Amino acid sequence: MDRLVEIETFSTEEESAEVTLRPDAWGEYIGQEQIKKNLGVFIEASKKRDEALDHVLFYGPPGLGKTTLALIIANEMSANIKVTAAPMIEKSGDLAAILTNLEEGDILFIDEIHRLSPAVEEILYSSMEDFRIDIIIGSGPAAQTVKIDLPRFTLIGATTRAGMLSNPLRDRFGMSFRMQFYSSDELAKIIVQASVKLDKEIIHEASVEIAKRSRGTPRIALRLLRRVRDFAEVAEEMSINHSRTQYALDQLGINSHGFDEMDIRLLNLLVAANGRAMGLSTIAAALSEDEGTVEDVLEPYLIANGYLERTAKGRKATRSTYEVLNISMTHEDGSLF
Ligand SMILES: Nc1ncnc2c1ncn2[C@@H]1O[C@H](COP(=O)(O)OP(=O)(O)OP(=O)(O)O)[C@@H](O)[C@H]1O
Repeated sequence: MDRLVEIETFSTEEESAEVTLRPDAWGEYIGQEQIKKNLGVFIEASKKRDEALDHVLFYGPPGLGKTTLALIIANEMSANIKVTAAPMIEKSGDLAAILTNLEEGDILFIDEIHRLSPAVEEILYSSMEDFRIDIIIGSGPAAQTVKIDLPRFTLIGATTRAGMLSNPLRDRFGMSFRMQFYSSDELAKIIVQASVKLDKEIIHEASVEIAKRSRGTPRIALRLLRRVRDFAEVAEEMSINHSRTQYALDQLGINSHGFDEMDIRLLNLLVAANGRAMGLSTIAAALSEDEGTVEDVLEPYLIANGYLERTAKGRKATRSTYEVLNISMTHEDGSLF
Protein backbone atom coordinates (compact mmCIF):
# COMPACT_ATOMS: atom_id res chain seq x y z
CA MET A 1 0.00 0.00 0.00
CA ASP A 2 1.22 3.54 -0.74
CA ARG A 3 2.15 5.58 2.27
CA LEU A 4 -0.57 7.97 3.32
CA VAL A 5 0.25 11.52 4.33
CA GLU A 6 -2.79 13.33 5.64
CA ILE A 7 -2.28 16.95 6.51
CA GLU A 8 -5.17 18.82 8.04
CA THR A 9 -3.57 21.99 9.25
CA PHE A 10 -2.24 23.79 6.19
CA SER A 11 -4.46 26.67 5.30
CA THR A 12 -2.63 29.85 4.29
CA GLU A 13 -1.07 30.39 0.89
CA GLU A 14 2.38 30.56 2.44
CA GLU A 15 1.89 27.26 4.24
CA SER A 16 0.85 25.44 1.09
CA ALA A 17 3.86 26.90 -0.71
CA GLU A 18 5.93 25.47 2.14
CA VAL A 19 4.59 22.01 1.53
CA THR A 20 6.10 22.01 -1.95
CA LEU A 21 9.49 23.23 -0.69
CA ARG A 22 9.54 20.77 2.20
CA PRO A 23 12.33 18.18 2.01
CA ASP A 24 11.04 14.63 2.24
CA ALA A 25 14.26 12.70 2.74
CA TRP A 26 17.09 12.81 5.31
CA GLY A 27 19.56 13.94 2.63
CA GLU A 28 17.58 17.11 1.96
CA TYR A 29 17.08 17.95 5.62
CA ILE A 30 19.96 20.30 6.39
CA GLY A 31 21.41 20.89 9.90
CA GLN A 32 20.12 19.65 13.31
CA GLU A 33 22.93 17.08 13.02
CA GLN A 34 22.73 15.68 16.55
CA ILE A 35 18.97 15.16 16.30
CA LYS A 36 19.31 13.44 12.92
CA LYS A 37 22.08 11.20 14.25
CA ASN A 38 20.12 10.07 17.31
CA LEU A 39 16.83 9.70 15.46
CA GLY A 40 18.59 7.67 12.76
CA VAL A 41 19.72 5.15 15.39
CA PHE A 42 16.28 4.90 17.02
CA ILE A 43 14.52 4.54 13.65
CA GLU A 44 16.91 1.80 12.55
CA ALA A 45 16.50 -0.05 15.85
CA SER A 46 12.71 0.01 15.73
CA LYS A 47 12.74 -1.06 12.07
CA LYS A 48 14.99 -4.01 12.97
CA ARG A 49 12.58 -5.03 15.72
CA ASP A 50 9.66 -4.40 13.38
CA GLU A 51 8.04 -2.22 16.04
CA ALA A 52 6.49 1.24 15.99
CA LEU A 53 8.94 3.99 16.95
CA ASP A 54 8.64 5.26 20.52
CA HIS A 55 6.77 8.57 20.98
CA VAL A 56 8.82 11.66 20.04
CA LEU A 57 8.61 15.28 21.23
CA PHE A 58 10.17 18.19 19.30
CA TYR A 59 10.33 21.57 20.95
CA GLY A 60 11.69 24.96 19.99
CA PRO A 61 10.72 28.19 18.23
CA PRO A 62 8.39 28.11 15.20
CA GLY A 63 9.66 27.44 11.69
CA LEU A 64 12.75 25.39 12.63
CA GLY A 65 11.56 22.21 10.91
CA LYS A 66 9.56 20.18 13.46
CA THR A 67 6.73 19.27 11.07
CA THR A 68 9.24 18.52 8.33
CA LEU A 69 11.14 16.13 10.61
CA ALA A 70 7.92 14.33 11.49
CA LEU A 71 7.16 13.83 7.78
CA ILE A 72 10.70 12.55 7.17
CA ILE A 73 10.39 10.08 10.06
CA ALA A 74 7.17 8.76 8.50
CA ASN A 75 8.98 8.41 5.19
CA GLU A 76 11.88 6.55 6.80
CA MET A 77 9.53 4.24 8.70
CA SER A 78 7.38 3.75 5.58
CA ALA A 79 4.47 4.67 7.86
CA ASN A 80 1.25 6.56 7.26
CA ILE A 81 1.18 9.94 8.98
CA LYS A 82 -1.73 12.05 10.09
CA VAL A 83 -0.84 15.67 10.80
CA THR A 84 -3.04 17.77 13.03
CA ALA A 85 -2.78 20.53 15.63
CA ALA A 86 -4.06 20.70 19.20
CA PRO A 87 -6.56 23.53 18.57
CA MET A 88 -8.33 21.24 16.07
CA ILE A 89 -8.90 18.59 18.75
CA GLU A 90 -11.49 20.33 20.87
CA LYS A 91 -13.27 17.46 22.58
CA SER A 92 -12.14 14.07 23.84
CA GLY A 93 -14.41 12.53 21.19
CA ASP A 94 -12.36 14.27 18.46
CA LEU A 95 -9.18 12.61 19.71
CA ALA A 96 -10.92 9.26 20.19
CA ALA A 97 -12.09 9.41 16.55
CA ILE A 98 -8.54 10.11 15.33
CA LEU A 99 -7.00 7.38 17.49
CA THR A 100 -9.50 4.68 16.60
CA ASN A 101 -8.89 5.34 12.89
CA LEU A 102 -5.14 4.72 13.18
CA GLU A 103 -3.57 1.51 11.95
CA GLU A 104 -0.64 -0.48 13.34
CA GLY A 105 2.62 1.51 12.93
CA ASP A 106 0.88 4.78 11.92
CA ILE A 107 2.27 8.12 13.06
CA LEU A 108 0.08 10.81 14.57
CA PHE A 109 1.67 14.29 14.55
CA ILE A 110 0.12 16.86 16.88
CA ASP A 111 1.45 20.39 16.51
CA GLU A 112 1.16 22.92 19.38
CA ILE A 113 0.60 19.98 21.70
CA HIS A 114 0.78 22.25 24.78
CA ARG A 115 -2.64 23.59 23.78
CA LEU A 116 -4.59 20.36 24.37
CA SER A 117 -7.35 20.69 26.96
CA PRO A 118 -6.91 18.67 30.19
CA ALA A 119 -9.78 16.33 29.22
CA VAL A 120 -8.18 15.54 25.86
CA GLU A 121 -4.75 15.15 27.46
CA GLU A 122 -6.19 12.59 29.86
CA ILE A 123 -7.23 10.37 26.93
CA LEU A 124 -3.83 10.78 25.36
CA TYR A 125 -2.04 9.43 28.50
CA SER A 126 -3.61 5.98 28.35
CA SER A 127 -3.42 5.80 24.58
CA MET A 128 0.32 6.59 24.64
CA GLU A 129 1.15 4.24 27.47
CA ASP A 130 -1.24 1.30 27.19
CA PHE A 131 -2.53 1.75 23.61
CA ARG A 132 -6.02 1.73 25.02
CA ILE A 133 -8.70 4.34 25.64
CA ASP A 134 -11.65 4.38 27.98
CA ILE A 135 -14.69 6.08 26.51
CA ILE A 136 -17.68 7.04 28.62
CA ILE A 137 -20.97 6.48 26.82
CA GLY A 138 -24.11 8.15 28.15
CA SER A 139 -24.35 10.27 31.29
CA GLY A 140 -25.54 10.05 34.88
CA PRO A 141 -26.11 6.68 36.57
CA ALA A 142 -26.61 4.97 33.19
CA ALA A 143 -23.12 6.01 31.96
CA GLN A 144 -20.90 3.13 30.87
CA THR A 145 -17.17 2.95 30.30
CA VAL A 146 -16.08 1.15 27.16
CA LYS A 147 -12.43 0.14 26.77
CA ILE A 148 -11.11 0.26 23.22
CA ASP A 149 -7.76 -1.24 22.25
CA LEU A 150 -5.68 0.82 19.86
CA PRO A 151 -3.04 -0.27 17.36
CA ARG A 152 0.60 0.44 18.31
CA PHE A 153 1.17 3.91 16.88
CA THR A 154 3.78 6.63 17.30
CA LEU A 155 2.80 10.04 18.59
CA ILE A 156 5.03 12.89 17.47
CA GLY A 157 4.30 16.05 19.41
CA ALA A 158 5.66 19.50 18.61
CA THR A 159 5.59 22.56 20.80
CA THR A 160 7.10 26.00 21.03
CA ARG A 161 6.56 25.82 24.81
CA ALA A 162 8.00 22.69 26.40
CA GLY A 163 7.54 24.37 29.80
CA MET A 164 3.78 24.43 29.36
CA LEU A 165 3.45 20.65 28.93
CA SER A 166 2.15 18.86 31.98
CA ASN A 167 4.63 16.44 33.58
CA PRO A 168 2.54 13.31 32.91
CA LEU A 169 2.39 14.16 29.21
CA ARG A 170 6.10 15.04 28.96
CA ASP A 171 7.06 11.80 30.74
CA ARG A 172 5.23 9.67 28.19
CA PHE A 173 7.50 10.69 25.33
CA GLY A 174 10.35 8.20 24.93
CA MET A 175 12.54 10.85 23.28
CA SER A 176 12.50 14.60 23.23
CA PHE A 177 14.60 16.88 21.06
CA ARG A 178 15.26 20.58 21.31
CA MET A 179 15.48 22.24 17.88
CA GLN A 180 18.42 24.62 17.38
CA PHE A 181 18.60 27.82 15.34
CA TYR A 182 20.43 27.26 12.04
CA SER A 183 23.82 28.72 11.12
CA SER A 184 24.07 31.04 8.09
CA ASP A 185 25.89 28.28 6.16
CA GLU A 186 23.06 25.82 6.79
CA LEU A 187 20.41 28.36 5.83
CA ALA A 188 22.31 29.24 2.65
CA LYS A 189 22.21 25.54 1.68
CA ILE A 190 18.46 25.39 2.39
CA ILE A 191 17.96 28.49 0.20
CA VAL A 192 19.96 27.03 -2.70
CA GLN A 193 18.06 23.74 -2.45
CA ALA A 194 14.71 25.58 -2.48
CA SER A 195 15.73 27.80 -5.40
CA VAL A 196 16.40 24.67 -7.46
CA LYS A 197 12.85 23.51 -6.66
CA LEU A 198 11.54 26.97 -7.58
CA ASP A 199 13.56 26.77 -10.80
CA LYS A 200 15.25 30.11 -10.15
CA GLU A 201 19.01 30.34 -10.08
CA ILE A 202 20.58 32.18 -7.14
CA ILE A 203 24.21 33.21 -6.89
CA HIS A 204 26.17 32.18 -3.78
CA GLU A 205 26.54 35.69 -2.27
CA ALA A 206 22.81 36.27 -2.58
CA SER A 207 21.96 33.04 -0.74
CA VAL A 208 24.40 33.97 2.04
CA GLU A 209 22.89 37.46 2.27
CA ILE A 210 19.36 36.04 2.71
CA ALA A 211 20.67 33.45 5.18
CA LYS A 212 22.31 36.13 7.37
CA ARG A 213 19.04 38.01 7.61
CA SER A 214 16.75 35.08 8.38
CA ARG A 215 16.88 34.94 12.20
CA GLY A 216 18.36 31.43 12.06
CA THR A 217 15.01 30.10 10.81
CA PRO A 218 14.35 28.13 7.57
CA ARG A 219 10.73 29.30 7.32
CA ILE A 220 11.91 32.95 7.30
CA ALA A 221 14.73 32.14 4.84
CA LEU A 222 12.26 30.56 2.41
CA ARG A 223 9.80 33.41 2.78
CA LEU A 224 12.55 35.96 2.04
CA LEU A 225 13.76 33.89 -0.91
CA ARG A 226 10.28 34.04 -2.45
CA ARG A 227 10.08 37.80 -1.94
CA VAL A 228 13.58 38.42 -3.35
CA ARG A 229 12.66 36.25 -6.34
CA ASP A 230 9.65 38.56 -6.92
CA PHE A 231 11.97 41.58 -7.02
CA ALA A 232 14.33 39.78 -9.45
CA GLU A 233 11.48 38.71 -11.72
CA VAL A 234 9.92 42.17 -11.87
CA ALA A 235 13.38 43.49 -12.81
CA GLU A 236 13.48 40.72 -15.48
CA GLU A 237 16.69 39.22 -14.11
CA MET A 238 17.39 35.58 -15.00
CA SER A 239 19.06 34.82 -11.67
CA ILE A 240 18.93 36.26 -8.17
CA ASN A 241 22.04 38.40 -7.73
CA HIS A 242 23.62 39.99 -4.68
CA SER A 243 22.74 43.63 -5.28
CA ARG A 244 19.07 42.85 -6.05
CA THR A 245 18.94 40.76 -2.86
CA GLN A 246 20.38 43.56 -0.73
CA TYR A 247 17.97 46.03 -2.29
CA ALA A 248 14.95 43.73 -1.79
CA LEU A 249 15.80 42.94 1.83
CA ASP A 250 16.32 46.62 2.62
CA GLN A 251 12.93 47.37 1.03
CA LEU A 252 11.41 44.67 3.24
CA GLY A 253 12.82 46.45 6.32
CA ILE A 254 15.20 43.64 7.34
CA ASN A 255 18.56 44.88 8.55
CA SER A 256 21.95 43.21 8.22
CA HIS A 257 21.60 41.44 11.60
CA GLY A 258 18.38 39.83 10.45
CA PHE A 259 16.29 42.02 12.73
CA ASP A 260 12.94 43.03 11.40
CA GLU A 261 10.93 46.04 12.48
CA MET A 262 9.45 44.25 15.50
CA ASP A 263 12.88 43.15 16.80
CA ILE A 264 14.17 46.70 16.53
CA ARG A 265 11.12 48.05 18.38
CA LEU A 266 11.63 45.50 21.16
CA LEU A 267 15.34 46.23 21.51
CA ASN A 268 14.75 50.00 21.50
CA LEU A 269 12.17 49.52 24.23
CA LEU A 270 14.64 47.65 26.43
CA VAL A 271 17.34 50.22 25.85
CA ALA A 272 14.91 53.02 26.73
CA ALA A 273 14.46 51.38 30.16
CA ASN A 274 17.96 52.66 31.02
CA GLY A 275 19.33 49.42 32.44
CA ARG A 276 16.17 48.43 34.33
CA ALA A 277 14.40 45.13 33.67
CA MET A 278 11.03 45.27 31.90
CA GLY A 279 8.13 42.83 32.48
CA LEU A 280 6.74 40.65 29.68
CA SER A 281 3.26 42.17 29.95
CA THR A 282 4.65 45.72 29.65
CA ILE A 283 6.66 44.75 26.58
CA ALA A 284 3.69 43.00 24.96
CA ALA A 285 1.43 46.01 25.59
CA ALA A 286 4.00 48.46 24.22
CA LEU A 287 4.43 46.37 21.05
CA SER A 288 0.67 45.64 20.73
CA GLU A 289 1.48 41.93 20.58
CA ASP A 290 0.28 39.11 22.78
CA GLU A 291 2.67 37.78 25.42
CA GLY A 292 2.91 34.36 23.75
CA THR A 293 4.19 35.86 20.48
CA VAL A 294 6.80 37.93 22.33
CA GLU A 295 7.95 34.90 24.33
CA ASP A 296 7.83 32.22 21.60
CA VAL A 297 8.56 34.08 18.41
CA LEU A 298 10.47 37.29 19.13
CA GLU A 299 12.62 36.53 22.15
CA PRO A 300 14.27 33.14 21.49
CA TYR A 301 16.43 34.38 18.59
CA LEU A 302 17.43 37.55 20.46
CA ILE A 303 18.32 35.53 23.57
CA ALA A 304 20.24 32.88 21.59
CA ASN A 305 22.34 35.64 20.04
CA GLY A 306 22.91 37.56 23.27
CA TYR A 307 20.77 40.61 22.48
CA LEU A 308 18.28 40.10 25.31
CA GLU A 309 18.54 38.70 28.81
CA ARG A 310 15.71 37.16 30.84
CA THR A 311 16.13 37.87 34.56
CA ALA A 312 13.88 37.20 37.55
CA LYS A 313 12.73 40.83 37.40
CA GLY A 314 12.07 40.85 33.66
CA ARG A 315 13.81 41.41 30.33
CA LYS A 316 16.99 43.48 30.00
CA ALA A 317 19.12 44.84 27.19
CA THR A 318 22.68 43.47 27.04
CA ARG A 319 25.97 45.07 26.04
CA SER A 320 25.43 43.63 22.52
CA THR A 321 22.02 45.36 22.31
CA TYR A 322 23.63 48.74 22.86
CA GLU A 323 26.43 47.92 20.41
CA VAL A 324 24.11 46.70 17.69
CA LEU A 325 21.85 49.75 18.03
CA ASN A 326 24.92 51.97 18.25
CA ILE A 327 23.80 53.49 21.56
CA SER A 328 26.09 54.42 24.45
CA MET A 329 25.70 52.37 27.65
CA THR A 330 25.83 55.29 30.06
CA HIS A 331 23.42 57.07 32.39
CA GLU A 332 22.99 60.84 32.03
CA ASP A 333 25.62 61.38 34.78
CA GLY A 334 28.11 59.38 32.70
CA SER A 335 28.10 56.20 34.85
CA LEU A 336 27.77 52.84 33.08
CA PHE A 337 24.58 50.75 33.26
N1 LIG B 1 16.43 21.37 8.07
C1 LIG B 1 15.73 21.82 7.03
N2 LIG B 1 16.19 21.65 5.79
C2 LIG B 1 15.48 22.14 4.74
N3 LIG B 1 14.31 22.80 4.84
C3 LIG B 1 13.80 22.98 6.05
C4 LIG B 1 14.48 22.49 7.21
N4 LIG B 1 13.76 22.79 8.30
C5 LIG B 1 12.68 23.45 7.86
N5 LIG B 1 12.69 23.56 6.53
C6 LIG B 1 11.68 24.25 5.72
O1 LIG B 1 11.20 25.33 6.52
C7 LIG B 1 9.78 25.41 6.51
C8 LIG B 1 9.26 25.40 7.94
O2 LIG B 1 9.47 24.13 8.51
P1 LIG B 1 8.39 23.41 9.44
O3 LIG B 1 7.00 23.76 8.99
O4 LIG B 1 8.77 21.99 9.50
O5 LIG B 1 8.69 24.12 10.81
P2 LIG B 1 8.02 23.87 12.24
O6 LIG B 1 9.12 23.88 13.23
O7 LIG B 1 7.13 22.71 12.18
O8 LIG B 1 7.18 25.17 12.44
P3 LIG B 1 5.86 25.36 13.36
O9 LIG B 1 6.24 24.95 14.72
O10 LIG B 1 5.62 26.83 13.21
O11 LIG B 1 4.80 24.52 12.70
C9 LIG B 1 9.31 24.24 5.66
O12 LIG B 1 8.94 24.76 4.39
C10 LIG B 1 10.50 23.36 5.44
O13 LIG B 1 10.53 22.96 4.13
